[in-house]
Amino acid sequence: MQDTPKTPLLDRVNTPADMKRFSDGELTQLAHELRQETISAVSVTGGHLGAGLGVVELTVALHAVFDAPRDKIIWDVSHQSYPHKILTGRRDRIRTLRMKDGLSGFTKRSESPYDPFGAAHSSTSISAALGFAVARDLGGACDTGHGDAIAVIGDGSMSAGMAFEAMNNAGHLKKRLIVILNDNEMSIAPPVGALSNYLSRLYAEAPFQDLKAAAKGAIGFLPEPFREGAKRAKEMLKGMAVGGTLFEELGFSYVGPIDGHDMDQLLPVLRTVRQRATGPILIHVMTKKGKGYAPAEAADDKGHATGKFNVITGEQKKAPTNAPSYTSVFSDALLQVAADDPQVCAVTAAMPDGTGLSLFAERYPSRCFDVGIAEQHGVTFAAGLAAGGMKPFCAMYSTFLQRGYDQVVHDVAIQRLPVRFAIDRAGLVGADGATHAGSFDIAFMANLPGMVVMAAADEAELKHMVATAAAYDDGPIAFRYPRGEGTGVDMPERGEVLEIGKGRIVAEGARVAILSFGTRLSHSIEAREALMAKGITPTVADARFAKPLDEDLILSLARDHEALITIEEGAIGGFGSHVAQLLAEKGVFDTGLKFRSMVLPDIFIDQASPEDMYAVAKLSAADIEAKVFEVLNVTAIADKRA
Ligand SMILES: Cc1ncc(C[n+]2csc(CCOP(=O)(O)OP(=O)(O)O)c2C)c(N)n1
Ligand SMILES: CC(=O)[C@@H](O)[C@H](O)COP(=O)(O)O
Ligand SMILES: [Mg+2]
Repeated sequence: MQDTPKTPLLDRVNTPADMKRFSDGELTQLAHELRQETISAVSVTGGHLGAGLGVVELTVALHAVFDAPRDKIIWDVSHQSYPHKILTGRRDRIRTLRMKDGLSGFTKRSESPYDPFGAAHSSTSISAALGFAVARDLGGACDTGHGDAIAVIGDGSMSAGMAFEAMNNAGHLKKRLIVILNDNEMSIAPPVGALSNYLSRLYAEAPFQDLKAAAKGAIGFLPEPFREGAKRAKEMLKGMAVGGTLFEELGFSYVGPIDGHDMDQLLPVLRTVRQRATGPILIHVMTKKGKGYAPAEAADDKGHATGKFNVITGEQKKAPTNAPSYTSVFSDALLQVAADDPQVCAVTAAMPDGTGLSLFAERYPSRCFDVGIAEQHGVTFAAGLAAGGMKPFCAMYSTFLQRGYDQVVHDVAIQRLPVRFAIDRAGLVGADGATHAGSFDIAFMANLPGMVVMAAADEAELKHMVATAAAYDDGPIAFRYPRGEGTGVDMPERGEVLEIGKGRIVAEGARVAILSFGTRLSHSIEAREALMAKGITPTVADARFAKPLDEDLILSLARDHEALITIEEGAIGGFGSHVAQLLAEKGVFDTGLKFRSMVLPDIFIDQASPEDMYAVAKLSAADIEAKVFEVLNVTAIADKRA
């Protein structure tokens, strides 16, 4: 048990109203205590540490100056919102972060009136804040009233097209809107791209920016301590032609860069902006991810996400592993196919470590592309690579691929371009909850004409699927695999190229067949073993493909069994629906086959351990067993034998 920090000022704050009378000195002390409390809480829960530590002063300053929940503070991604949660009535539950029935790791409208907008995918905050600003001006009815709309967005998230779409619109509408660019020169990995270089230049050339701000009239936004210098600068600039920042060109006033850890800069700038802003304004704040906690500051990812840890040593508690992770198997398998084929290349959207592409980037730097948080571009870029004769693997989490869906349809599928989609984090992911669940990819990929869709049942199958995708040039192909470790099967030296559209029987049985698509196969086998002890021996098969379906396998299972059950870690409308469609078309139901399809329920499942989430989804081995009894209508026999 680790000591909780002493926090005398923080103890007096239940909501932001409690800090309104604090002096600036006390606010600085409050920030210090808030940082210690954040570290202490995350040491117990694990989670997103570095981003929150970087915005501690900004969080205190925003809540001191603005009047939430009337003023809407919208955190982009919202992985940095733990300090905000502590200040807004949730401190008593902060050590339940990301746990079942606990606080979400992200902002959530249903959790608090201080969370005006939910997030977890990036780059949505400016659009949402602009919506609030327009609703305010049009007299929209809002439970918490209407005040300022403030988007806090990181430099990584600013690289996404959506952020620029929002700024383009905001610059045109000219509504009072405050955007705070939290520039810590980090995404999850160091940020990439021209925008990142541009921001670094603004930062590196800070004195020049002061001159420019003065020249453009932004002097009115600068508080007294800065104003004198700026006035002198303005004098110096007379007669000089000075271009605006990118943000000014988009119609925003620009203030900054300022030191986001210095309350003596943050408070006066925010107060002045609050008093004076009339249209859209961007405040450029420089911060340090992981600030104030040495192990986070020293880490490569600046403490982006961490397991539970010892506060003194920074040592993280790691669960023992029994098998390689799916991500690492994908990574190794891709290296193998790339060694044989110089046209194999890879695309990630700001997730080089998460997708396992960092090793590929090290080995083949000229063939690996981190496009930044830009899934839409990443997909179309991969389409272009494919059209140009390369063999791109577009490695994305299922949940983030959602953002590039039109590009999957319009740029890849319609043109039948051989982009290989490596869909990681498919299925329920645990602590990140509903926003990160990979629930929909089977449905949204398998409904596209010409798309081949595979799911790996275990890590050896994943290796085969990477080899299959590398060898397949006739059109787009996707393979999905979950977060976490494999099942511990023996690994083949090399992946084998699978026959497209062919599944496999794993265990022969009678009366009922369980046809699994993906990693529920091991649970199906577990259920089979339990059922055998009760007198029922199901056939278990691994479909491997949701598209094209193995029609021969499915129809023979239907013919040879009284009942057929499909199972998948995906939402309704996926593999089971395609099987049902086939059976209906072939008239199989007309002759009395009993059919059930086990899919994720039609709800968004809150964060919990993956096992708990699958229990909610009723996709555990025990649920499969129960489904077999139900479909065979043999509960009485089961009860007698049990
Ligand atoms: C659309 C989307 N793609 C990828 C991610 C994964 N992701 C979460 S945080 C993050 C980095 C964000 O960087 P930045 O906005 O600079 O915030 P920081 O962590 O540096 O505070 C990424 C890539 C995401 N949440 N949403
Ligand atoms: C906030 C965010 O989107 C990422 O940090 C995400 O939480 C990473 O998930 P993994 O831990 O599965 O890589
Ligand atoms: Mg950043």
